[in-house]
Amino acid sequence: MDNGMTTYYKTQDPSLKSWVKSANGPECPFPIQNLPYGAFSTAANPAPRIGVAIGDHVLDLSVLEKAGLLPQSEGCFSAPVLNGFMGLGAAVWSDTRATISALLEKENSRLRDDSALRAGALVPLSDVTLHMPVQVGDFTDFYASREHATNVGTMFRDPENALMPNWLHIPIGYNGRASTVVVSGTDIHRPCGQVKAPDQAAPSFRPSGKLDMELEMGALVGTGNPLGQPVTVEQAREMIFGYVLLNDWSARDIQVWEYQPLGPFQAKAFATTISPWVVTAEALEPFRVSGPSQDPVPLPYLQQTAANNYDLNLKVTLQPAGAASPAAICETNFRYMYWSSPQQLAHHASSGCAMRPGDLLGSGTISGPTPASWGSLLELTWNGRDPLTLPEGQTRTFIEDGDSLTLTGWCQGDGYRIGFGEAEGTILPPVPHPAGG
Ligand SMILES: O=C(O)/C=C/C(=O)CC(=O)CC(=O)O
Ligand SMILES: [Ca+2]
Ligand SMILES: [Mg+2]
Repeated sequence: MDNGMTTYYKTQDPSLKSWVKSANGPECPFPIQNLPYGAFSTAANPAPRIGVAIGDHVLDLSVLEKAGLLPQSEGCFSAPVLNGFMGLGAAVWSDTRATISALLEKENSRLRDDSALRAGALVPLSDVTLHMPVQVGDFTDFYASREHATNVGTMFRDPENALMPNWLHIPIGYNGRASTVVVSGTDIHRPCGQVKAPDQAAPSFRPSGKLDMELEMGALVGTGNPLGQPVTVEQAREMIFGYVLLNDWSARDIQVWEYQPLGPFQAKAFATTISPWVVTAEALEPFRVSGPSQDPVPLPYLQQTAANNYDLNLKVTLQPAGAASPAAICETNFRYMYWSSPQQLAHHASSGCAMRPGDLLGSGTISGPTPASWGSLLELTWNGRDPLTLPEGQTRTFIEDGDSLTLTGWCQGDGYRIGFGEAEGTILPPVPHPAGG
């Protein structure tokens, strides 16, 4: 196998083309430079297994593994989730990516001209069901966009002191619920919970009237750290296997009543939607950029010596039930985050907390400098004060039953795109509580 540097540059080369012709268009989300991993099944073979997206197909890596073409992966691609492969470590990730890239490269005849193997290994995307790509071990959600934290602090607390005094010193986070992380396409019931408006004398239990989305990225931990052993920011970057789109559904009326003093609880525990394709950190290497300058300078354990943000375009659409088309409600970029994902991971491990393959770190809501780049309806409608009017005439303050929300994202390369696919969820009416209202 090539050494690390050669492997790295070869799989990123903008001029690479695949014999899978649909992968070669300038706006195809899944060109040969991307090769995102996902878990999929088909009607003919309903057992979930691992593949990579290439053009409008999925390459079934379990088939290639059984044919002896992926000697590095130790059988992990026949598993229903990526955790095993992620645990093999960065050298194996890189070698495997180089092998898959070579097998799909235009001039490589090994798979291209083996019609029997190709027929078994290349499945149209339209024929597959996509599943959760990883078994999420622990889910942590951060609060790392300065614009988002300023907006929420202004609305929920004190406009004069919108950022809490700790915010510029420490990546704020809370431990979330891995059990409610779901894959794109999973319908979500509107949650019920305890709410109390300031003018109400007592709380009541009822369906959330302020159901919101949060546009985030999710970083998936690939290799962990042993209990008691912290890591540097740069080590943390190398522990991250890849990224997914993430919608941290949030019930704002439940949140404002319950969150003090321990932070969000049931308001964010009912569902978190992720995209099914894990775009590897290696595919994102050409898009690394520096984030905003950090003043005050963080403590040494949080200092970064490299660019750890990504130039990654993000968009959210909302489609009401019965609407002809989705309406864009937010456009932003992952590069705006104040605290980078490697800094968040280094902070998470700083106490000695062990991180494991399959742990998921929500970046925090990604809000940029302009109102159109704010990543939640709470901000876009200023807590319902300024309703949005959609192109087909509907108005929205928060999400209504039947609304479908879709997150998309891509990095723009030289003649190609690294796409993330989508993270979609549709809101269904609440499930009645067995104890009654
Ligand atoms: O400021 C607060 O009280 C809470 C803000 C959030 O909504 C928390 C959150 O999920 C963090 C984020 O996504 O940035
Ligand atoms: Ca969040
Ligand atoms: Mg959530």
